[in-house]
Amino acid sequence: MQSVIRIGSRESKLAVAQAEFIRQKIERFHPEVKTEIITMKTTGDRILGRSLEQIGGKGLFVKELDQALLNGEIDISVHSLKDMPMEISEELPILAFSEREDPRDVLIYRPGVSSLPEEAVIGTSSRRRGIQIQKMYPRAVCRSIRGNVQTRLEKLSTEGYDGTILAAAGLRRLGMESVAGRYFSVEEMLPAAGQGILAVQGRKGESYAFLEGVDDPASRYAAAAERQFVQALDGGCTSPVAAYARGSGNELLLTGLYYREETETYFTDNICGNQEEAEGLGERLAASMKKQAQEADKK
Ligand SMILES: NCc1[nH]cc(CCC(=O)O)c1CC(=O)O
Repeated sequence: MQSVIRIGSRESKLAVAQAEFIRQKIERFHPEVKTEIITMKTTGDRILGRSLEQIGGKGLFVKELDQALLNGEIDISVHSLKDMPMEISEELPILAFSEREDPRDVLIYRPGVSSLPEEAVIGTSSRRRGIQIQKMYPRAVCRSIRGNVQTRLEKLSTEGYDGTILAAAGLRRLGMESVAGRYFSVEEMLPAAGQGILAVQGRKGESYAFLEGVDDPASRYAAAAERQFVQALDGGCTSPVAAYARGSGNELLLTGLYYREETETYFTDNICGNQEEAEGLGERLAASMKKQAQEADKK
């Protein structure tokens, strides 16, 4: 490993703030370690005109950083866990999960207003957010909006949306909580798997002693349960899913949401168990919800 640890990040302000957060953690636990942040543009950042599903999904935000890790141009990379594909190359394991920032989603109103009109136009490209907002605001319509947090907030005023939905974690990391209009509870809007958690990725088989102290076991368990749930439902692709796990002592409570395209309905359910069996909880909740959905289809 180099004498200066090179931390790879996307170029957006949020990505850099996230990398900075990890860098400070490393330096707090290992004051002797020197770090620098190296930013790069990813395909996902370049192509804004089309939906992520059209251009190939989540992997587009990590591909360039994966390559830089494999080439040895950087030593670790930092990502929002929720942007990471479900299948991760064995060569580039996640070495640490940060403590979780606020997992909730937030509604942001068009500047100057503090509520939504009856037939509000909501800027969101996330079907997970779209189907859940419909429950609270049945007459609202969702229109796609893309770009980083700053771009989306600008588009809110210039492109005629009444509101948009962002992750509280991102706003907080950018020091922009003041734009928040309404915080949805996790029950009102179940977050995306991994929302609020940062993942530190590195190369297999290398020593990463400087990451000691960075990993948060509670996040690791929650991430395992949430991501296994999503993976078991194959929701990494296009069908909306959401998952949120919270710990209490050694127990983990996992809530999942699963959308059924056939009937245009969604299901939510919970499972509770020992944190050590986090992945099993994700697997079991997914199986039981699939079954419930199939039974509902028959009716
Ligand atoms: N898809 C973009 C993205 N990826 C991670 C976050 C926020 C930070 C997080 O969830 O950890 C955001 C912005 C948003 O959804 O508002």
